[in-house]
Amino acid sequence: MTTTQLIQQIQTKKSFLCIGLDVDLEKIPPHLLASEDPIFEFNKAIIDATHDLCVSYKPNTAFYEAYGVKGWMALQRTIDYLNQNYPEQFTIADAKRGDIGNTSGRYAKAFFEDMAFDSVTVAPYMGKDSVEPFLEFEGKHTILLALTSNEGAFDFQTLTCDNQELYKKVIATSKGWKNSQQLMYVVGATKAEYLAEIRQIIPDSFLLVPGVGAQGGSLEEVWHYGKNDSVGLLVNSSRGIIYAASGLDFAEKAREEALKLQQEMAKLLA
Ligand SMILES: O=c1ccn([C@@H]2O[C@H](COP(=O)(O)O)[C@@H](O)[C@H]2O)c(=O)[nH]1
Repeated sequence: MTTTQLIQQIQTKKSFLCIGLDVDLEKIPPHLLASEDPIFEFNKAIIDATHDLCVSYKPNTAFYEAYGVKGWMALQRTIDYLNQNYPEQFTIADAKRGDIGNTSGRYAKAFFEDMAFDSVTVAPYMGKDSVEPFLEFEGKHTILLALTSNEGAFDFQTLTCDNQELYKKVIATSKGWKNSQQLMYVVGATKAEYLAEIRQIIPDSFLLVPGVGAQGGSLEEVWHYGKNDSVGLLVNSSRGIIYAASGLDFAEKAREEALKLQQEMAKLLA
């Protein structure tokens, strides 16, 4: 999916919501555990109930890898289901990969070609040659971790390096990489006030902003500091939506939570 198509979806749906599909078998409704593939059945119900309220879905691969082969198969079924039934959704494999070049190339092939995700999250720590193999895939997006939502972000990301904070150096340097127009960046909603300075470095790039909902980030602040002329934001909530209830009405309740965020977004977009 191109960013132009993503922007059109945001305008049509009046939403820049990304729903995180972080499936934990200990948290999903117990009645689903009797099915052959509870992870997929849970995702399918959540997707069917919320697809008109969001523009993106983000399975975090850790929640699938945790269940071995069965988890990977559920992830494959989930991305296939999205691509077949809701191709207008921007799909994100939140895998936080990155390795020496030839290995990164294999990760990119796995997520872009084999699983056909639109994008994958990548850690920048190993530098240019670890990220450029992802950027070689035309029409796909690489979402670079810039300033993350967790407390540990202050351990390294905000340290000064060459007279600027490391996360700013990562963002500024990455602009010089081949096919950098295919980059997006992760910035945590819990650090919304940092978005103003980040926007000075990358005024036009899309930002994936996790941390609204369970982590307490403010949607209004993210909007205030982070929006650009074409919105430029994908705001993610996972637990706050998908675990709204654990009874037979779980998907309905998830929809109610997604609707609350979408309605707030529609007001901001008006
Ligand atoms: O800085 C980051 C980067 C990634 N994440 C991921 O986003 C979701 C957030 O889930 P919630 O349940 O809405 O807190 C999850 O998959 C994280 O691994 C992040 O939170 N912060």
